[in-house]
Amino acid sequence: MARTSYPKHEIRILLLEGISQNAVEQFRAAGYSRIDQFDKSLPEDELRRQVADAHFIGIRSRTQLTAEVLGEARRLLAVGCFCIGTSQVDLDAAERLGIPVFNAPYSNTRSVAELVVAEAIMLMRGIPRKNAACHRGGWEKSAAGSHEARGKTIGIVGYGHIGTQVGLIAENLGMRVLFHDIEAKLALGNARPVDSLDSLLEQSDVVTLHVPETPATRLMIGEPQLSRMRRGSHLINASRGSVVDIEALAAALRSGHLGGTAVDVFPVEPKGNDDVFESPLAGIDNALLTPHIGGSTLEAQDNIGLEVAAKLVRYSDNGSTLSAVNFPEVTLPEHTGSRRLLHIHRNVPGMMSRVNGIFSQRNVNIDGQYLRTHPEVGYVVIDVDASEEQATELKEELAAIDGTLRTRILY
Ligand SMILES: NC(=O)C1=CN([C@@H]2O[C@H](COP(=O)(O)OP(=O)(O)OC[C@H]3O[C@@H](n4cnc5c(N)ncnc54)[C@H](O)[C@@H]3O)[C@@H](O)[C@H]2O)C=CC1
Ligand SMILES: O=C(O)C(=O)COP(=O)(O)O
Repeated sequence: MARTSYPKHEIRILLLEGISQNAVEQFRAAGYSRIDQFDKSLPEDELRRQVADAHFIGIRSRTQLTAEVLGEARRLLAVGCFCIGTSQVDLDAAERLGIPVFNAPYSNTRSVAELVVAEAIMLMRGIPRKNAACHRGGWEKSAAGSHEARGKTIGIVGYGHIGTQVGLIAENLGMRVLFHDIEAKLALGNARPVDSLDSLLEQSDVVTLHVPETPATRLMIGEPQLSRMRRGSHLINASRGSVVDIEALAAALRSGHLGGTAVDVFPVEPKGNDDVFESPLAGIDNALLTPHIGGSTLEAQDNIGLEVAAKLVRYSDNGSTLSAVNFPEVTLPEHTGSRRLLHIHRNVPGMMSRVNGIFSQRNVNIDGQYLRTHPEVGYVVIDVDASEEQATELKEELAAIDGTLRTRILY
């Protein structure tokens, strides 16, 4: 097993929110044994305590890694979001601290898309309300308000990985597919772009949201947008709870303007399965509520576990930041036969001449050098022909350069 700057058994990996055992097995197979697991997200004070001596942390969508929490994680080398969304991490703060953040951009895409299309069918048949009535002894056998999906229009807001999958499956059911995105996107199948959100809302029988959480998507569906939707149409939100004004949605359902809704994500979600869920939508029969399980299939979770753990192991063992979401991406070959020095620094003028000056002064031969920069942060990896002792001294000299954020040696 390759040695890194720390003995692997001292590297502490903290996994929160019930991350798949596949991840644990992947870490163990790579020689990492100090793994602490929790099945829920932690209260902030406990989170601060736990991150203080963690080298890697794995989270899902619930754990908020704010600048303050990251600031206390002095040993943290990298963050793994074992999910798609990364808005729960202050990505800029992490970058400024020299901490790359990785995620699994596609592993649960299909799971979300399948759920959403199933919900679209359920909503168009009025199933949430009929189901609720049956549970109370009711019997609403009627075709009133029930429709086939075939020939109806689905409007997709955010035509990215999930949105395009939803569009393809919906089209196979015979639905007409419209989409709205802020970027120009290749329309798949017969899907058609619509130039404004309002126009999409006015034309759709079902609207489904697949945008990330950003300042621009915050409350993008409020009372004005809901009132533009067709009377009796349906809204699906499996994106983020912040995207929809949930009180306005509850009012639109109660007034009968909307036919139904399926909501998987909420402005406030319980930290774990033992906590109480409260929502203005609770008790509304035509609201199909799910506990943020769009990506919670065994297939998706197993794949995510493998994918994100592999990215963290690769960064730990090899230094590669390929596919980091917030960080200069460096792809690295194996470094057998040389010592590898990693230097993460503030991207200020003169940094590389100071870095390279250390090697020329000591007359150390550089076998390979890999540099990538972002406006604020630079990441340089230097493979050197040096003894372990020399490499340790070089690392100390690199660490002393003003503007250095993190240094590491891989033996
Ligand atoms: N319910 C669940 O369990 C899950 C929820 N998600 C959520 O779904 C979101 C989308 O996932 P992906 O499709 O993989 O992301 P993606 O990045 O592939 O697609 C997002 C699309 O939204 C577009 N977009 C961004 N801002 C927009 C705006 N203001 N108006 C219109 N379009 C806008 C982007 O240009 C992009 O095409 C994630 O960010 C995450 O929040 C993801 C996985 C599981
Ligand atoms: O992948 C995402 O962004 C999700 O929302 C899924 O989050 P989860 O891993 O189920 O907490």
